[in-house]
Amino acid sequence: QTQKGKTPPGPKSTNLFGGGKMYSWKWSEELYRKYGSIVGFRAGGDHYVLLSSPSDAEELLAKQAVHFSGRKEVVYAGKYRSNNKRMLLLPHSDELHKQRLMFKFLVRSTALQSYHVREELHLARLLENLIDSPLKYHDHLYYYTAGIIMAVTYGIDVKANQDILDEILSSNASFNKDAVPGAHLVDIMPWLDYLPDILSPWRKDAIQKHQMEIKLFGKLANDVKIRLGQGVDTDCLMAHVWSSQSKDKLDDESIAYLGGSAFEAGTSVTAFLIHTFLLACVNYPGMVSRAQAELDNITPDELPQYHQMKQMPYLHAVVKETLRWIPVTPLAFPHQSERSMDYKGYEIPARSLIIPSIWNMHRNPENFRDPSVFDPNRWFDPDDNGHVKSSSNLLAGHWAFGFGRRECPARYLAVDLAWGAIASLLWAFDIKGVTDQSTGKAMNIDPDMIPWMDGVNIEPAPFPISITPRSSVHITKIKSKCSA
Ligand code: HEM
Repeated sequence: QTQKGKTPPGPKSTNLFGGGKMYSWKWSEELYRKYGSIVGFRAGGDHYVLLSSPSDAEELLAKQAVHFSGRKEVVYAGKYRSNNKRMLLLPHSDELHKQRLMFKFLVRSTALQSYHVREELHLARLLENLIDSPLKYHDHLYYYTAGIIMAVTYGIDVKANQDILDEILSSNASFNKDAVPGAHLVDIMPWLDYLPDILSPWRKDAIQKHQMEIKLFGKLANDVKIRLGQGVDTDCLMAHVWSSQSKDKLDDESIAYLGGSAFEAGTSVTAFLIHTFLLACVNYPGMVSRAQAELDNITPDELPQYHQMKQMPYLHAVVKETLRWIPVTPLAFPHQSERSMDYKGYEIPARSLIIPSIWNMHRNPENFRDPSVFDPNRWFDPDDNGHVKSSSNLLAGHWAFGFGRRECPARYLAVDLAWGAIASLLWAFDIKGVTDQSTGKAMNIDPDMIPWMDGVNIEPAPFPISITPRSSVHITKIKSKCSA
């Protein structure tokens, strides 16, 4: 029985995400330990509910998605920086529905198949770059994910568009920070938006960012429209969106932001995931050698290909464990409730912001034994032929892609990209910690001891790592694939 006004237990007020004094995911873990799996608190005038149990998140955000799929209207990042067009920040609305529908094109199974050839070329380039300059591994990861997303979104090659890439990446990085709930004072005190421009330098700043990105996203989208008009065959998301514009009634600015959303939501987070995988390699050499043995058995002489995915159940388990171990979007993105609701004896007021802590779900020993250990064996479960079970899919059993109607619309593409990168890196390189001169052993890098870049998505700061080709035969194969 709900007592009117009995909100979930929690601190009286809190600094959202630890107010920058601690990592956001550690903050969510602390709240869970103190108050349990449903925590309520107020911050900056809003009610928040932090959910740490998958069943509560599924019940509210997925089964009752009709009431829990909104986003808070944000002034800085939403109204001014995005002119209310960016999918991540859109309220539960017709515009959201139309934009998400378009994303379906990006991830329908025939499209995913058609990307494989492009992905394999970009992967070979990633490997070549790592052979040539392994110390710049971080740049190479971005170049790989940006290259492939640029190809599937706009149908262009990153090699010829380096300047655009730099612009998009810097816009990405600043949006990742601007989008963190509460990042700007005006979103905690909305009345600040009534002040005139002279007293609101932040407004000019946000509008300037909007102008820069609409110029950039608009040009990229328009170039595809021009190519379409010239009859050039362009198989990419934007071509599809333009072709169905009259039917789906998305205006030009929405279309520009749709492409921008694919680019920004996809590039960094996928690079972050691969970066986290490299961190696992440094700490778990046994995992690296076991996966390599499996790869060598199936494809000793050629780069792994997507059609071999089912033949390598251990590799499959490595990809799933990468998604679970340190979730790159540890707190997903808050869903706003559209009406008040009684749940498990608590009142969740209308317009509450619900944060599903994927971190807490993935790190709870009740869900995963020894959760801080990177252990693919927890997923390793081949069928009688030693293949991946047809029921086992890379998206099942964890919550890395969020919930309900706001679940990542590109998750099928994302796991494809993750599999391709992880399989190719393991096939091509010995990946381990650098040798500690005093002990002669490879150094471990404790994820709890290194700095992380915090934001909506997270990644470790670059760390010392040794990435060396497994043999000259591997080098030759990679180079020939790149020049083919
Ligand atoms: C490893 C890769 C990825 C992970 C772990 C990931 C995870 C997530 C998560 C947790 C959310 C928020 C879900 C929620 O609110 O409940 C999200 C949203 C989103 N993701 Fe991904 N994502 C990945 C890759 C991608 C890629 C490759 C793209 C695009 C090509 C993409 C596009 C988006 C978009 C547009 C949204 C906003 C959806 C909305 O607000 O309705 N993501 N993603």
